[in-house]
Amino acid sequence: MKSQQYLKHIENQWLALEIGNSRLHWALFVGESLKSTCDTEYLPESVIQQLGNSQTNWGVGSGKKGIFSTFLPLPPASYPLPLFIASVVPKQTALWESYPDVRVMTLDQIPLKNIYPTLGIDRALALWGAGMTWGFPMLVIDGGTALTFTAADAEQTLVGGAILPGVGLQFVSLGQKTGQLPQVKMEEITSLPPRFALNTAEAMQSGVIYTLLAGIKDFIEAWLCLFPDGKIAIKGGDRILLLNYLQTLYPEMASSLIVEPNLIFWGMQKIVMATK
Ligand SMILES: Nc1ncnc2c1ncn2[C@@H]1O[C@H](COP(=O)(O)OP(=O)(O)O)[C@@H](O)[C@H]1O
Ligand SMILES: CC(C)(COP(=O)(O)O)[C@@H](O)C(=O)NCCC(=O)O
Ligand SMILES: [K+]
Repeated sequence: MKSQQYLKHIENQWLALEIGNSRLHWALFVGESLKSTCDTEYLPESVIQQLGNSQTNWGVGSGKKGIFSTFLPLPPASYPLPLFIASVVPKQTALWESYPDVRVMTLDQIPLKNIYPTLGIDRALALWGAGMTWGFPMLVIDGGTALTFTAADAEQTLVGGAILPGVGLQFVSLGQKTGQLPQVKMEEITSLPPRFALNTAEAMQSGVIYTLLAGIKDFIEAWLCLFPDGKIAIKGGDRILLLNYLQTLYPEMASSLIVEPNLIFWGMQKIVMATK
């Protein structure tokens, strides 16, 4: 790659970080194109400090296995890369304050109307990303730590939404807040449980899954009643699990969903590129 071209390539690189309540979600952009994504656990403060140190090459092009050696498959670049953060975990956001080139996304940057001040930046960005990519009216379902519904009308005005414990959180609360219920592990759930279960683990799976799916169906029906031309997108770590079950129970509805894990990154891309 010629040096001029290479420098252009380098200066266009930027990182997007979605800090959720379970994990970190990363995206590497070159200009407006999304090059790669990865999920990691929260990083220890020492690692965060190291990443901000320009000597630290994030693992690309060097023999040493870097933290993101698969994620940043680009030739060694001048670090630190510009980092844009969308976070719903203030304690985690604070750890990144010392990073030399960091910008924390805020609600006022998102052109959605009728936003309320405590709306999650993740919900707003995902809705903006989905609506700007596939059109409004748009309902976004995020199967994350919390399961959220967030909707906007054809005028890009927030209609509103809902928040409830995600799949994982529901099993954690049953396992931790009761005397004798086991901790159901998500990976144990390989198929739809019987609705009327005859053992404890399946009774827990049935309770959580059938009510969540019924709730999703109910919200989708209410959404389509309000906006018959409305679109629906789904993201989040539980999206595949939920989608598989929805396909079994409500195949028509499932096939109409836009499945896109990177909704927030598309929202960030629209905003970052508009300010570049
Ligand atoms: N490797 C993983 N680590 C944690 N949660 C995971 C993982 N893979 C899938 N999940 C599921 O994703 C959900 C968390 O969703 P995610 O969108 O990653 O969280 P966040 O709220 O941090 O954005 C959990 O309920 C869990 O069931
Ligand atoms: C509801 C959420 C915790 C979901 O976050 P996540 O499950 O992705 O970690 C987050 O969107 C949030 O902190 N919202 C603030 C309250 C609101 O949106 O009204
Ligand atoms: K999320």
